[in-house]
Amino acid sequence: MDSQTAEDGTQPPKTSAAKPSAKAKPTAAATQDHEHSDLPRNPGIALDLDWALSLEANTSAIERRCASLPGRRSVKKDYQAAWLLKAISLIDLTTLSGDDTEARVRRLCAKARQPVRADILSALGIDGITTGAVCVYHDMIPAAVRALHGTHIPVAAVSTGFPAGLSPFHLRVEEIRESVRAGAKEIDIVISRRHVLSGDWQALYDEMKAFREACGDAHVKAILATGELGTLRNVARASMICMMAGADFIKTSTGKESVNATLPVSLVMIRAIREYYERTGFHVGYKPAGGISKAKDALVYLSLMKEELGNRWLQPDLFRFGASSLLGDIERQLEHHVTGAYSAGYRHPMA
Ligand SMILES: O=C[C@H](O)COP(=O)(O)O
Repeated sequence: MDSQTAEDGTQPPKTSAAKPSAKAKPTAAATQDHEHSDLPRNPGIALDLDWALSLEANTSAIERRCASLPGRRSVKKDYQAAWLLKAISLIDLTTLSGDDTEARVRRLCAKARQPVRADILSALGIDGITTGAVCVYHDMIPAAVRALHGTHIPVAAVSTGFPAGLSPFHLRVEEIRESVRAGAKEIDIVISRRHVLSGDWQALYDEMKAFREACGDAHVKAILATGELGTLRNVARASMICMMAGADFIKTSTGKESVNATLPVSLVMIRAIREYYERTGFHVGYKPAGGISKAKDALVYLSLMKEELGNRWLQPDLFRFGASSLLGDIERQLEHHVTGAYSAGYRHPMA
């Protein structure tokens, strides 16, 4: 995805990314939110426009690479269950609806604390698993903080005029500060798509830097809204600019665009993360979000991360799924693994 694109659309991995295999049985309940991360935060670097503008994307090669992913990496039985448990620990369990209530957020938080029914977990020999975070609108932060008291599960808040990001700039900055004061440990900001579409990279960098500063100690995820950026090349460049400006995570989508997380967009963003890491030494996390609702899709994303970035990027401080309904399908698959039968979807109501 830099100027010297390889046959599959980007340069081959230079990191120690191991190939996924059925023998790779991950640790299920690795809780590692950013407060307990052993990695330094990405402080950002000075804007390097030459570098950002050197990024290209070979769309057809990227699509070819992605088309080969689903189905190719299938882990079975106990290994599949272990990977699904790993996926749970990486979910930002999300509710972002106009009709959210405190009662709904409390139920969501109860699910985040105990994402899988006790009998299923006990049959799997696991205890103590939680989701990576709970993600809500600003007004729901206090309810989520109360409901998660006594756990290490952080509250993430969407911010800066989510989902369009078109409210006045000073209000977007103030919204971040308010959410941090209310107890959010992670802030999911939306970038101004127009800065990307008009090629105003300086404005994008300045905006992202201001958002990062307003976050203080809270970690910031930059939502690119990739479905509205026009080209994969824009996705690559916007990813790099946001990392240069100090993003802790880059995230695909709000879940409200007509096209949300896709594998081609993910490949481009993941390879931008790799290039940034190789040049600066700083780790930036990745969060695909929007429309990821099936356990098998989660496995494909994990496989992609492992192949492209290696195992270190499969911990909650460097990878999250933004998802409102993925957990329900994963729990269903785990129940099938344990009992041999599928239960009806309504038996896994929340998430
Ligand atoms: O950031 C998370 C997304 O809004 C969730 O999208 P989803 O409801 O399609 O899973």
